[in-house]
Amino acid sequence: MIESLRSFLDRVAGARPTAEESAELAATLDRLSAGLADRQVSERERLFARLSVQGRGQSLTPQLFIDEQDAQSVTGHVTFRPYFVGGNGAAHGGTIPLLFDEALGRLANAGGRRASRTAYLTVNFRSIARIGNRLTLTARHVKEDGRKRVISGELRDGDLLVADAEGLFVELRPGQP
Ligand SMILES: CCCCCCCCCCCCCC(=O)SCCNC(=O)CCNC(=O)[C@H](O)C(C)(C)COP(=O)(O)OP(=O)(O)OC[C@H]1O[C@@H](n2cnc3c(N)ncnc32)[C@H](O)[C@@H]1OP(=O)(O)O
Repeated sequence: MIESLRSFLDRVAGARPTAEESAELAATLDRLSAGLADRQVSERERLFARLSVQGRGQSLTPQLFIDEQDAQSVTGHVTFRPYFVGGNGAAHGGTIPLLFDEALGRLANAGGRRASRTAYLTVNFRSIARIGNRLTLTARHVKEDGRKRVISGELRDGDLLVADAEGLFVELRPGQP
């Protein structure tokens, strides 16, 4: 279902329907929304954004496929699909921090560590992330100091550095929201 949603968003991003077709699509979407109105549940019970599913089972972030992961590092790949276009065939600038937050955040919490939250995330944009290209993401633990975990990451298109990032993740205290 989520993959169908992603495909639909890609098609919407790439299409130019007529006014009549747009109205017809809007009516279909409204009908689908109404069908889920009495199926609303708590966050824990939802299918959307489940950690156990590749790509987290949601359509918000670019889908990251993990190739290798241990407690210290992670390697994965990602393809920015048409929905994520910012302009001129490049991914929207905001989608790259989104991807890093997801990847670095996962690593910060991997290896049996207690849950942490992003305190800061610094991203350097080195070259455009081309829509449709398969990019490689790597991330690693840089240092740990008490509750503070520093994680760095890189996104590459072949040998070309697309972006790099550093994040501070602070371990939550018991009961901290
Ligand atoms: C929650 C996770 C669920 C698991 C899912 C996993 C996969 C999910 C994948 C997706 C993942 C997505 C993840 C997301 O997107 S998480 C969503 C985005 N992030 C947030 O919403 C976080 C909002 N902020 C907070 O909740 C608090 O500020 C936190 C918890 C971060 C710290 O507040 P807390 O009251 O707890 O701690 P403290 O203030 O005593 O600070 C402690 C230490 O840290 C240092 N410090 C703090 N901030 C900064 C800073 N900006 N620069 C430099 N240093 C900073 C501070 O100086 C101190 O150092 P020291 O004096 O001790 O040396």
